[in-house]
Amino acid sequence: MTNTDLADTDLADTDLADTELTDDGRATTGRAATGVAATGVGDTGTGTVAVPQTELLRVEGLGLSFPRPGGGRRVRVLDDVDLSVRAGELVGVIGETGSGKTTLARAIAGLGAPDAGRVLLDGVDISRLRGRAQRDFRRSGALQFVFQDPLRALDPDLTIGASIAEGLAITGTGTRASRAEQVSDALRRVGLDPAVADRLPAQISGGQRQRASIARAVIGRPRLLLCDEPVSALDASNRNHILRLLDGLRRQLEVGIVLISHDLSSLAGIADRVVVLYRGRVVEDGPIADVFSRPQHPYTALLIASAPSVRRQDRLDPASLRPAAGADPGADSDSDGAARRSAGGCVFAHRCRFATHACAETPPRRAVAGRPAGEWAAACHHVETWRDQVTGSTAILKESSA
Ligand SMILES: Nc1ncnc2c1ncn2[C@@H]1O[C@H](COP(=O)(O)OP(=O)(O)OP(=O)(O)O)[C@@H](O)[C@H]1O
Repeated sequence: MTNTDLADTDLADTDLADTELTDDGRATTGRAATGVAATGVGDTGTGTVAVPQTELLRVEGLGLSFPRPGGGRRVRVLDDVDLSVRAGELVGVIGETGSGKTTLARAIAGLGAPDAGRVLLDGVDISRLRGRAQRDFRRSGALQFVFQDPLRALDPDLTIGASIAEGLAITGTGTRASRAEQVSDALRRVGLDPAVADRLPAQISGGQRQRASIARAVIGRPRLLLCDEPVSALDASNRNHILRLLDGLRRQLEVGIVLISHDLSSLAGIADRVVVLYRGRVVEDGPIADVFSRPQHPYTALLIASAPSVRRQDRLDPASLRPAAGADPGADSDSDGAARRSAGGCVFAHRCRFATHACAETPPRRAVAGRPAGEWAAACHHVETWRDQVTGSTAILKESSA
């Protein structure tokens, strides 16, 4: 199943973001290049960054809302979101449709004005850049997008080589010959033959197009890659290749990667940490191996239980995590989810089997869930006790019978 199956109806299924992203995605390439050494795609996993240490991105208390069509109270889409990414680290962002993943990536990139919070890249608050400073930052190419559809980054009428070199050309980096050399290097780095530079996007396969869009994103040596469902349109084989490519690039280039994905199992293979969004709030974040093997928030548990492809010893039965038939957790019994959220209770209370009055009334604080301290936390009042209520042999599905 996909996460869409879990979607809340009041916040799901609208994608109003494409046009602006396409334009900005194209405009933000072109950081002054320092050259991209060709080592080939086969080098994945042999990188230079064993343990990512330097904090690269810090998102603090990010809030963002959209006007409601026809007026009235704004729709809050991100609420008090914290996130951090170190150089060379790959952080997955998961959550069902409409949970705010794309909005978060856009807000990090400065597309869409946050109501609250800040976004620090290398210590600089990029959410407050305006005018020339903002333009210079975008032209620097320090932050790049990789989209689900590579044609959002590759102009169908330009050769692959011209698209990849576009940012360098805009900033006047190097000579035509040196730019062509950099394009060849970037293509080799993503596992493509440099001869692909002369083709149009329509003349290569979907997997090759996605590689080319990644070459375009990394040619200027960005600090941060924001990858929004980069493999969900690809077949299984290409999906694995692209994921391994991203994994290799973050090690070789020390680029931080935020990877939005519906496919939990592919994240499990490469991400260091994962951030779980529910209705625009971070409900859990931590090392992906820990979170996936013993989720601390009931929502994370439901998400993982509903994704049989995530391998683990014992899998909870999704039914054991949903409210019992006829039960009314009572936290969100009015139909207006936004009102309930602004009232301050837990955003997940109305769908949570373990919700109590406290969940309906009081926002849960981020509770430390495990080691290392501060690295793994869940926003749940019952983080230490809800699992005890998942009882009975039917609650645990052995992998063999799943
Ligand atoms: N420009 C906009 N104006 C109004 N509402 C918007 C806008 N962009 C997004 N939204 C709403 O914000 C919410 C979050 O959308 P977003 O695309 O960030 O979710 P998502 O988690 O990325 O979903 P998906 O997995 O389907 O891509 C949705 O309810 C969406 O309808």
